[in-house]
Amino acid sequence: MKAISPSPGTALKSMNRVYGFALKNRKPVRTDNIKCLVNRSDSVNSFSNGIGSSIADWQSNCAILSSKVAVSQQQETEKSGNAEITAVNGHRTMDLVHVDNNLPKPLTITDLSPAPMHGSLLRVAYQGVPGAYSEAAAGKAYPNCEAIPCDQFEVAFQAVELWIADRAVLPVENSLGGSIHRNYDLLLRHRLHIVGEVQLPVHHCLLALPGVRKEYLTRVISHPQALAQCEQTLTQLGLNVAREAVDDTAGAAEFIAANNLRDTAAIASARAAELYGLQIVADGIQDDSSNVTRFVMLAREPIIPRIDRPFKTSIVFAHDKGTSVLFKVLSAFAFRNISLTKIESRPHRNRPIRLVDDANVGTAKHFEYMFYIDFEASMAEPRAQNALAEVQEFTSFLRVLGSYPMDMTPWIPCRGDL
Ligand SMILES: O=C(O)C(=O)C[C@]1(C(=O)O)C=C[C@@H](O)C=C1
Repeated sequence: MKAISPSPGTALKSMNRVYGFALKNRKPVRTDNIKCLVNRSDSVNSFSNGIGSSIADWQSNCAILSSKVAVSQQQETEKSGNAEITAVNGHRTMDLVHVDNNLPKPLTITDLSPAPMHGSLLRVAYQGVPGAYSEAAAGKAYPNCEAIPCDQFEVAFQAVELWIADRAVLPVENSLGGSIHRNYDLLLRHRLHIVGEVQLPVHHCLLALPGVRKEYLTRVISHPQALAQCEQTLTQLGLNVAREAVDDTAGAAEFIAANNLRDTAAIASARAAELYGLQIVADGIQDDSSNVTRFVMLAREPIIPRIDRPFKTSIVFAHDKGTSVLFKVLSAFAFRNISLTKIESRPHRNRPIRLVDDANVGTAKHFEYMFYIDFEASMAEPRAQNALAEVQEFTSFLRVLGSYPMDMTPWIPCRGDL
């Protein structure tokens, strides 16, 4: 089998030529654009499956971590034209029967470093419009990147999968509002890898059209997370008005400006106020001054884990015996002194309920879960590899979502962040 790696340069250039409009005019990438891309992107898809040999090594090192589900997928092959696509450890690689000597060179480790692979700006997809916190997170993670707005998180994932973007930035949890559950589900549904994290201090403002006073307001609109993070402060400000959820904070500001709404305020960043010509009615309205949202960065390929700086690893697992294995899984980390930084459970969508029949008393209905865990260790460390080898014994499904450097930036919450 000869692995043919993509030339990101070629793929992205051809994407640029065909879909440049979506990138140049900075309009959000929308679901319908993506649908039309899917129809027209056969050649792009055929580029997007190869991996360099070093990555293959890393993936085979991690083979032990793959789920039993993924193992069964390994045998799955699929014919497409003259190419045979084989699923290996959950990653699709490509066998080309006919090898053309003019084909681009395989990617090497250096191509997979955070620098743009195609010689131009790194393109980072985010959900929302300019002025959204996700845009600020993209800028913090990749200074000087080209941030690409998308109308939904799903679209941001697809933008990376279809080579329109190099990375996606995804909020996963907030210190006040908690986990952003839908995004955990998306991490599982898609095959992108977590390659980094950023923690962004989130400083909310109440924005309205110039001249509008607090007393005129009948409605506050924003992203549900932003509404949750400002709940108490809004009440303290006497704003017992209707709250309405919209897709993103900056989109709320844009909506007020575009529709000249004098009875509505938005919770958004100071940058959104500037961009959409709104005034700041109240500043710093988050319920806790050290309000932080954690974002993860996603890429088509994993990064090579290292041990020369603090790393975090994110996994997801399930077990067909329900929650009874949770203690065993947690002890695999505890025995090795590996700290967990996060544990989250989500409904097991493929098998949400497990029925246990007892002829005498009836049927117990247990809910089934997918468990997400973040732990403080790099997959390059034997203790992490051993812990996961042990976890695999207890689980019916296990996937490493990514092993990536921890955000260790000093804590300086300030408005200048946004
Ligand atoms: O609406 C935005 O501006 C976003 O970037 C989304 C989002 C979120 O999903 O949590 C990001 C950070 C804040 O916590 C509020 C909203």
